[in-house]
Amino acid sequence: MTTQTKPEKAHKLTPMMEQFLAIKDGVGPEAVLFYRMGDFYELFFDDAVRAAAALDIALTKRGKHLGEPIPMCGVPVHSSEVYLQRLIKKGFRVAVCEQTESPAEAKKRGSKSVVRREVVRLVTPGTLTEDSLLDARGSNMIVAMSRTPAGGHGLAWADVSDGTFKTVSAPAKDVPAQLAALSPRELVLPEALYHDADFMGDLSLDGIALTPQPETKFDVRAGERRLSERFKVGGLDGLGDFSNAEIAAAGALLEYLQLTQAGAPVQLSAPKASKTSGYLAIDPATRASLEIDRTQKGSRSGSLLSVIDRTVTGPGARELSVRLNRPLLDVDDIKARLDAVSFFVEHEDMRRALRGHLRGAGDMARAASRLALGRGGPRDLKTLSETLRLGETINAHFAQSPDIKPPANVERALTGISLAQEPDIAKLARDLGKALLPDVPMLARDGGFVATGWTPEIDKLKTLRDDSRRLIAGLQAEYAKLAEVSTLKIKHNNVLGYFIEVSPKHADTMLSKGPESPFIHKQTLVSGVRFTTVELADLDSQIASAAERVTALELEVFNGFVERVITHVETIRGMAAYLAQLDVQAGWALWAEENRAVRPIVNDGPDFIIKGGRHPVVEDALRKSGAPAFTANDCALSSDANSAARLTLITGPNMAGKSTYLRQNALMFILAQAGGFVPAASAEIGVADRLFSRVGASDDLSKGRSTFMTEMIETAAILNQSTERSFVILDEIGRGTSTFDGLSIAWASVEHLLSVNKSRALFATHYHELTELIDGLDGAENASLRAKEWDGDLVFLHDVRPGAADRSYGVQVAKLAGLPMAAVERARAVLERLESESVNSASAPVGLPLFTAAVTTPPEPSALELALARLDVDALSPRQALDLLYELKVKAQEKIG
Ligand SMILES: Nc1ncnc2c1ncn2[C@@H]1O[C@H](COP(=O)(O)OP(=O)(O)OP(=O)(O)O)[C@@H](O)[C@H]1O
Repeated sequence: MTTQTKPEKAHKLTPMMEQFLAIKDGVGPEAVLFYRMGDFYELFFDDAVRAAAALDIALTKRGKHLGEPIPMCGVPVHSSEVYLQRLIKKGFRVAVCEQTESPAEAKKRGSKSVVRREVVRLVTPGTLTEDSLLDARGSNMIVAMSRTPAGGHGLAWADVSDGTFKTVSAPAKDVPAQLAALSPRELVLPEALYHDADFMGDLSLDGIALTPQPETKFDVRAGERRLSERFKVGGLDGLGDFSNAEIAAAGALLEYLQLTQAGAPVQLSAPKASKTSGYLAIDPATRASLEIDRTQKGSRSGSLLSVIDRTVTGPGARELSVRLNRPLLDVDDIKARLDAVSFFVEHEDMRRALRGHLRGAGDMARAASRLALGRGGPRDLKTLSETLRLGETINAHFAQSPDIKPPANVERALTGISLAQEPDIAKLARDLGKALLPDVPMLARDGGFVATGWTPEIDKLKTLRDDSRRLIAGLQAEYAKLAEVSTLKIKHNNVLGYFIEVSPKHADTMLSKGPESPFIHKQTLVSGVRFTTVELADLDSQIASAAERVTALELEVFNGFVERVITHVETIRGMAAYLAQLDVQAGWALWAEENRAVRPIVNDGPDFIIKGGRHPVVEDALRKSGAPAFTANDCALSSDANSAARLTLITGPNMAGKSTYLRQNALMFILAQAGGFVPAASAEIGVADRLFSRVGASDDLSKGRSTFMTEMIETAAILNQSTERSFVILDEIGRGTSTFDGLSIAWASVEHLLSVNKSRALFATHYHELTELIDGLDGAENASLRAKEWDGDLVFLHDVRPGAADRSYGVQVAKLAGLPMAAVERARAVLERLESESVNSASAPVGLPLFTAAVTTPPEPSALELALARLDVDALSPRQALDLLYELKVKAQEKIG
């Protein structure tokens, strides 16, 4: 497990270094060790070298090991979270090693004893809980994946920060889609899978930390035992219906999480099995191209999620992301969600009030998980206190309008957040409200968070402390008179406590007071001389011990509350989930209102009929840039090809809006099946089981695939898997190869989709030959996006019309893009010639193979090209080469005119 060099016997190690090496040995080379030394976490050897570079902090040296200086760097404990965050972001894992006894305790075991230390936690990207390390609006999923000998795959996922724990079984072909839907930060998997290049090649693993584990960790029996013990059930049947693959994955995940918590119990809800069949399947390529929760470049802003997100809480934003990533299939479930959004569209007052209240809600699930893990603080209690009581406030608001009957979905959430059925939690919320001060510190050990009136002893001690402070304030005047030094001051610092200070010129007066004097000398500094008195020392120690006792009592109060939170953690998580749902429903309603979105008619039928549909992200971008408004477009498809075509072929100039149109219709399915309103004038959507897209070509060099290969793999997946219930968008397939090949592939794909897959499909192409094919095929039709030439310039109309486009306007677009005029003019001339040749040519396979001609009949070489081709470059001297260059330039200029 480790590559740490073992010290040779001949070299004597310091006891501390010996301890460090032993701990580092246990941690292994994969994680850097934060070794606690007083107020710093120190890093040594390779860890120090790597971390110093990653954090851009100074690398120093300390002592020697095997004759070599030991590289070292350190980070202060109080700001360690910032450094942790940076390291985790850069893909590091960090083992945090704390001192588990005080130096005084260590001394008792012998003067040379080293303070005991233990690794208390392994921080990995998928196991974060700190607010500062987490994205408030994004989940932090860790996934474990297993493969059984029979070839079944199991996925188990958890969000340690809020306690989610779920599993699913999936056939190998669905694993990439499942994993992409979860978009985890970390993936735990058996070594065999990790080394299976074919399998791994299909997963999209960008930004995911991979954690291979030995096969034995995925043993089904061991997993079953582990899960039963942790969740205190006789057998797993009590928790749900899990496959062996799910048990193996869940067991391995639990074990790994336990390892990262250094043995402390993992605070997760009992696992729930979910069904793959319940969700709209979206493979990773489609997910990426539709930019659902992040853009292709990886940012949240510019994604579908960022544009429609009107939630006011972090948990609400996370819930919206889950819904968009896993849209539903069940029509009744979808309608139930839609009912809730409709309700908040219709009842604007309710929506506004609810959102107002939700603004005051904290991240209850994360706060409760942190407290349960022993990493919480008074602020987490405060979050619970305020957010739990919010449930009552919201219910009270709804109760004011008894005539308004919320739909079942909203009603369930309201009951869920009400404390009426939960007397223990209601009491907990009330008690927290009374016990905590309005402003509380982050850490319990800092004290100062228990309100007056909660613990009589704390109040008494505080009075004692305050009285003593008042007495001390009174003493200053008394001592000044007694010492006859009017500038005498009583001050305080952490080392001396309270003391009397006079300037050096008065020191003698004070010191010469004789045996009667109450002043006892303590310290002489350049700036002043310090004294104490018996009375002052007494008061000082009273204050100090009262403060110590108050802190201890406050900690007791804190721990008592933590115990109560742990007892109810499941219910608290449930309430947090209901609040998040309400936030999503109300937020979606607001977005719908702002964007004229409508409730879609969702059914199990074959139709997809959109009137006046818009692309929410492109529309948003146009609005922000002040560009002309988005042009809405209809779309009508039907898999039984009765009420509408099954497949529509879209042609039109470059930049006309073909890709936008394709994507906007795919997004309609996602939004509607996620249970939300859609940006259209009206929409009828027969639920899709899978979404497929082949949009835009990109290389996947990391997997050794060229652009064309990637495109063909994605097309193959579509033709092999798409069903009558699927929705397919294909953008310019076949573009990455020679025109005849490309056209043939596009042609065959259209036919296959129409007659074999029978999916609803939109197919954008520049192969105008295909438009003639479509005319002869049942169930298919042509549509096009228009553009007009105006004064030699191109104007895009962006509207979709029946029928094929007559031309591509590629040359005009090239002009728009800023190609040099000379090149544009030349292209125009070549195009004219090619078009006239093609019209006369009988050899073309069908119609007008616009680009075929371009490829197969290259234009005549120009004089310049001929001159260059004939040139023997090696025979030229540098001078001749330069002269030639001038000559060629003159010729070129003559030609351009
Ligand atoms: N319906 C629309 N209303 C207004 N503007 C639109 C519309 N559709 C697209 N656009 C604008 O046109 C730009 C180009 O759209 P899009 O990429 O969809 O064109 P395209 O036809 O697929 O082009 P190409 O063939 O070059 O890939 C968009 O970025 C957007 O600004």
